[in-house]
Amino acid sequence: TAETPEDPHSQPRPRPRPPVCLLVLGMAGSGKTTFVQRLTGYLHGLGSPPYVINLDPAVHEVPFPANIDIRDTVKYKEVMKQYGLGPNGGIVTSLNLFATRFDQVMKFIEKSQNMSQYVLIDTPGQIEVFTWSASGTIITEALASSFPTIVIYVMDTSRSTNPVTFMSNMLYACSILYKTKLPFIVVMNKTDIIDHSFAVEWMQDFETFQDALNQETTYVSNLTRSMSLVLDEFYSSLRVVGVSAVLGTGLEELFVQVTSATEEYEREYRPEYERLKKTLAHAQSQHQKEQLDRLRKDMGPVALDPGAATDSSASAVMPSDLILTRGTADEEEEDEEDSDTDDIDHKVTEESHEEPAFKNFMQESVTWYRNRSNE
Ligand SMILES: Nc1nc2c(ncn2[C@@H]2O[C@H](COP(=O)(O)OP(=O)(O)OP(=O)(O)O)[C@@H](O)[C@H]2O)c(=O)[nH]1
Repeated sequence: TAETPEDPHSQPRPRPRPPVCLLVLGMAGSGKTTFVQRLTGYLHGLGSPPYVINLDPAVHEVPFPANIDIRDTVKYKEVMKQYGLGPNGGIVTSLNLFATRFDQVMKFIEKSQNMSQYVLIDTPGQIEVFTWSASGTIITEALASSFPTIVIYVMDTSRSTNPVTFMSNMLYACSILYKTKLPFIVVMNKTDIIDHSFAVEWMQDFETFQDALNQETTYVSNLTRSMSLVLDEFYSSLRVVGVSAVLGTGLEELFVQVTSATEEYEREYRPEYERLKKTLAHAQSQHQKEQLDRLRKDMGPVALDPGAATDSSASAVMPSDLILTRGTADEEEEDEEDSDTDDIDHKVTEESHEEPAFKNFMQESVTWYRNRSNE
């Protein structure tokens, strides 16, 4: 579309840049949702409203205006009922179903990029649902291969005053850093209850942490002593910010760190993702037909459109307009009023549903990457 010429008398407006995705992870109760809510308000206050995505299917209430809410697409209680799952299985399966349509979310984010400088993503309460699942990986990689993406690890400072608990939390943070391979910021939340300076001191001064550990006599502390040596390197390059999501303090400092992490993404991660994208597209186009044949054999007549599946350049199942957005300027997509569970084929088992769904996602991704690289 043609761009309107800029009014020479108006304030110079910064060129639209790709939005920075802030992927908010953290243990249950660490304050992720409150943090996203606070961040949303803060950015609105700066005249830079973020694009907000809720990926927690089990949350009762989303206290911020979400542009995309997984609950509009998949009702996790319905998923539990249909597949005979418990709450955790229901949440995992809901996220899996959603991940199969994440290409649509990517399109919405792309459309939003002239309006929003930041995309905030709230994740399920149970951290492992996202960090140790295929869907979490798919979503993270989809985001990180297109936009600067930063992991924000929210931790409850008030529950980390014990050195062994603190160490466990840091080990978890470290494992996520190595798993996502993305720029990383630790947000020490709830600083209205206790200032995070004790934790910063433990991270900067090995002796202080050892002193704290000396109060502990369990065998765990011996392990922690050894582990703290290992973590020293992790700490040395770690970005840490103390925040109170309830009071809204620490957010200026957070955005200083976000800017630095974005630069790190552009410098170190983007070239790697570009390379991976090319390798992935190449490898997948070679194996696609073979994989589809095998999948069709496994799945029998379920879910795949037999005509479309043989054409490696077309997607087996075209994405429906399933992902509903809220409060955006997008026209047609928003008008859809599909049922929340339209994407669930109730006749098939959970496993048989997921497999073709992921297959479709991968296939659509390849087509999408290919189209992009041809642009
Ligand atoms: N004092 C204090 N409490 C907070 C802060 N941030 C969150 N909380 C409280 O911590 C509890 C958990 O907050 P949530 O935002 O629901 O945490 P969550 O990580 O999204 O939890 P899940 O719903 O399990 O994903 C709530 O009672 C919040 O009010 C904070 O900065 N200070």
